[in-house]
Amino acid sequence: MGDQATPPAPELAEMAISDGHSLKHPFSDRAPVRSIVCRPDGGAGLAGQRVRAGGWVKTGREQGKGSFAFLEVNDGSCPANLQVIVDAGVADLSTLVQTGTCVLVEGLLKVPPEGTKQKIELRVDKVLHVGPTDPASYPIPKTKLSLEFLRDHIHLRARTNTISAVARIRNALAFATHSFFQEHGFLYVHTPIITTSDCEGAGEMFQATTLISEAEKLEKELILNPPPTEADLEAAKLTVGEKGNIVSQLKAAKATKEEISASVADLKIAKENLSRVEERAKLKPGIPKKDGKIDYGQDFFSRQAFLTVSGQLQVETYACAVSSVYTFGPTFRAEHSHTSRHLAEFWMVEPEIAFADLQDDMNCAEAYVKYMCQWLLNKCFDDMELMAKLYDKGCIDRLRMVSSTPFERISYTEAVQLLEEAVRGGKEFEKNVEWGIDLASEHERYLTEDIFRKPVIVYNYPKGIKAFYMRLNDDSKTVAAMDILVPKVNHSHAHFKVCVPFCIHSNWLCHLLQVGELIGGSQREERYEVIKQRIAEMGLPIEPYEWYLDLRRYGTVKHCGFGLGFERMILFATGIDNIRDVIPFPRYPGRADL
Ligand SMILES: NC(=O)C[C@H](N)C(=O)O
Repeated sequence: MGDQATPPAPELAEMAISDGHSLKHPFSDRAPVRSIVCRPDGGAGLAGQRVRAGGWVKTGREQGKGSFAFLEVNDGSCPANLQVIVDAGVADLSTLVQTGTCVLVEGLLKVPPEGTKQKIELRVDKVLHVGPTDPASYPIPKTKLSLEFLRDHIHLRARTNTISAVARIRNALAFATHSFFQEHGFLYVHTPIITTSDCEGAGEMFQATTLISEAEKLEKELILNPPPTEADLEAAKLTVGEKGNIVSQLKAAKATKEEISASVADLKIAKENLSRVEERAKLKPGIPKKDGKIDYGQDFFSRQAFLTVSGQLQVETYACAVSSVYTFGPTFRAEHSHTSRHLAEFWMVEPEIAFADLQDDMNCAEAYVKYMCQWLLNKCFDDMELMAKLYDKGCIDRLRMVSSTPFERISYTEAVQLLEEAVRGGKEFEKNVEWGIDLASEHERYLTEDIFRKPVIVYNYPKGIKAFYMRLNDDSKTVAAMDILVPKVNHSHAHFKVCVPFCIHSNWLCHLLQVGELIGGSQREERYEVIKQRIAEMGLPIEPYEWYLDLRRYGTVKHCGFGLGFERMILFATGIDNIRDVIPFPRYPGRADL
């Protein structure tokens, strides 16, 4: 400012501090906020460095009678904000202080005055960009907003502390997933989204078939097979004329019957050709309509196709060739579930291991879940602290417990016996307990929360409640399937925000996490005759599974695998209640926009 000549621009700091966070973003000329404040010393050691930082204003206020503005700026690189001081004259302070405004600023890092929480702040002398926000209409003000409200502002909700923390946790869990399987020698296989196979045989598939309109069909046809020109039409007419003449001449010359009929046949062909040419000459691209509506024609895939419910069947083809594989992608279920645990589009991690049985499957699943919990403790501790503060006091302890405690393993039959004992002891369940039932959420909770108080793997389920591909056990009644159930209640850490002070029953003081089944898996039926029989028993058509049967016809091998519901893992880790809040763009009945 002022008349003096501007001094040469001071160099921006680029140093990589000992913890590896460089003050220079690799592909942008600003320092991520994380690289400034998320350091063991809170950034204090950076005092005197010149940096450029950008982000969105969380809170801002003018101070010292408008002589400077005080901003908390967040760029989503970490949960912490950067404290920014801008003097009047450097920029229009009234715009800067609005929540939601985007700023790119430059200045010197300084240690703030005694008594402030932050260990470092940025004193700005250059404002390079301001993206203003109208406070009257901005839907994400600084007041605490409910997650439900934010679901109606999906495009802006990543600006909140919670949703950006969830995004980082989700990212970390995805990275942990690849890291775990890659470290253990698994190959990542991309399985298809569009398929004709219903893996679960439950008929919950979304139709993926795109119908081609008559108009599109015509357009395509005209490109491949263009209509005849005027000259083609003339030529076809001439040919008919010529052939007609030849027939008349032959008749006049009293030619043999055979000669005449051969020429008549030629004339017929020429006439048919002419009428085809005339028909094609009439073809024009356009949208044929029936009763004012577009006339849709034939299926794109020439048979019904769907969005996949699981990559399992396809990934098995790779397991039966390259041994240890996993797929990780979106899956779809057209269930009309309005619960906080179901999504129409969710992500699944599905490993598949050849030469391995149910025990190996359980070992892999347990190791994987433990690995993810430890990963979050190591790499996302600050975000987990935020979750503990906002949603679930016990979430960090739960991660510690899961990563260090062996999971309980009980057979389905033992689980039913335990539940029956509980009923005899006076415990009431809404759904009757008897061998053969699908365990309900109340039963699963009782096992994980009241009896074992840790994750429980239940294995060897009755065949009648499980999918056709699961291996039939020697008892011919059960299949080699397993589910990992996780506790939803954290006994050691009551979550007081959701309780009423006068409730004394311990469960009232607990945070209820709606997670349930985190993993479902099985040893696969590798015996050709047995699986064929199972498909028939379950009333499934054999034809769509012929390729799957080939894996058993040619070089069959024992193998197993499981599926982990990725969003359920995030619910379990964070303590967030609703699955719609842990996926960036939730899809559920009535919701597919954005
Ligand atoms: N890969 C798996 O075992 C998961 C199983 N197909 C499911 O969708 O539940």
